[in-house]
Amino acid sequence: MSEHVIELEKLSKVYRDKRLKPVQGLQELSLQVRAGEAFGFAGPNGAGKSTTIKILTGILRPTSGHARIHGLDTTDHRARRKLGYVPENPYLYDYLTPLEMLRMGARMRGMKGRGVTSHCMGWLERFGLGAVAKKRIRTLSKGMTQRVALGHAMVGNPELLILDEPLSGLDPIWRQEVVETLIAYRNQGGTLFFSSHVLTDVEQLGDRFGIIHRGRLRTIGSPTELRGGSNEQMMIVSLGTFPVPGALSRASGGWETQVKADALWNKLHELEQAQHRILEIRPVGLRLEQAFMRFIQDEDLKDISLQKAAAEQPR
Ligand SMILES: Nc1ncnc2c1ncn2[C@@H]1O[C@H](COP(=O)(O)OP(=O)(O)OP(=O)(O)O)[C@@H](O)[C@H]1O
Repeated sequence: MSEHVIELEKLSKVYRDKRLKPVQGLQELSLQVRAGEAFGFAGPNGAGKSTTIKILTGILRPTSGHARIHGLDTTDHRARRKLGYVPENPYLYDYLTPLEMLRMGARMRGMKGRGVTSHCMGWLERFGLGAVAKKRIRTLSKGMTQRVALGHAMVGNPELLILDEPLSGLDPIWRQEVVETLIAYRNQGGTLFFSSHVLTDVEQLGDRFGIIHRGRLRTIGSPTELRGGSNEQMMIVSLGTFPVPGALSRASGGWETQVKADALWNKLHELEQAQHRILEIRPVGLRLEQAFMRFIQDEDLKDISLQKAAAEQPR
């Protein structure tokens, strides 16, 4: 059995447009996701995120390369046995109620007996749907329908959750609630693979992010690595009578000391020796979203210069 829950190996997908001209959806994409990891797949519109997810969930076949879940090719239905999946625009049987939908999900996962209804109600209440559990899905708002789809994916206790833009359609309060539910799922040992083109909400959720652009994987790293690794700067705010080297006094009182992340502990020790009281420690500078935008722009420039170089080649 493979130690990786997800393995993508040189995965490529070529679509055909209306005139049957090839459209490259994915190009030789390779990555692995370990058990218990939360992996975020980030990229702008049309980057290839949904294509990857559709191949992983067996909806599409790759043109070449392999996608495996627990070592099984995703064209094999057994690969999806312990999988929970929410597509970007979930289609639910809208004449059913949320409770019926979740009971169906639980039964599909082999759950039986009296406990099933209360298990399903537990998930509906967790997603704020207790009061509408017996209303038809067609009468619910978009955000509520999205939460029913999440409940449907969670109710079967999946070992792997694949979510395409899980927070789209949710208001800020529910975005935070869903992020917390997903963090709890990961902390209990679940593996998570999710896509997003907006990183602000999911920054706290991913252990690693892969950045995809125009069908090619451009980089993979932890949020800290993508923000600039050990060059990340930290700000320490402290109160004390005597300054320490590098500390600037603040108009509102106390001191601000900016250090590289890898020098943080030494500086804290220095401040402690100088009898400072630490009020706050926070990262300074780039958020993941900004790092991502800068990365995509740099890659665009690289793509443009490669295209120019190719065009200038003598034929
Ligand atoms: N059925 C299809 N036929 C032709 N081209 C397609 C098809 N599906 C996707 N594509 C193309 O493949 C590329 C990748 O699309 P994909 O939907 O995977 O991107 P995405 O990253 O999920 O984008 P979004 O964030 O907008 O959902 C795009 O150029 C898209 O136009």
